[in-house]
Amino acid sequence: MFILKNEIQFDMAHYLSGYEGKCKNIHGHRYRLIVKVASKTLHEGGQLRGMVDDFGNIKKVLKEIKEYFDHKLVLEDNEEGRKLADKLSELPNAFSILMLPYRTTAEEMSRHIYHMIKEKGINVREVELFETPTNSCIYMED
Ligand SMILES: Nc1nc2c(c(=O)[nH]1)N=C([C@H](O)[C@H](O)COP(=O)(O)OP(=O)(O)OP(=O)(O)O)CN2
Ligand SMILES: [Zn+2]
Repeated sequence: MFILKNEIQFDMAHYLSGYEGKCKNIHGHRYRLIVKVASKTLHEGGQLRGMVDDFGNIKKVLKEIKEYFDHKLVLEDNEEGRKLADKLSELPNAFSILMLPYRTTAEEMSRHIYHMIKEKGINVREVELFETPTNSCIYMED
């Protein structure tokens, strides 16, 4: 089995809707995303000969993931999140807000990112998303 590993980091603000504790406040993280791409075999011909995939192809997809989340305020698309987004849109600052249909835990985000990568045709095996230097979630499927 061959496993390629690649990593990106991005900054994102969020809060956990319905959470009691300090994470109910808007706060930010420097997220660290580690992606593993696996294959039992290597390409036998052409540009990808001797490779699982081109590191460049993986890096291109991870760059898109970074751009999707980086420096955004990410809100859950529920009543509370929509109210906050409406309030912020009254201000002259053009805040970059991303509305997502889930609570932005490391678990939900890692599953979302896994599927974003898969949809781009990368044979992703697992993603590990660090929300803090010591807390991470690994998501994989059978
Ligand atoms: N299972 C999960 N638990 C928590 C998540 C999560 O995504 N999945 N997220 C949070 C918060 O977003 C929070 O920012 C991180 O929590 P915490 O462990 O408190 O992180 P800190 O490193 O800031 O903790 P310190 O005690 O201040 O060092 C909460 N839980
Ligand atoms: Zn948090």
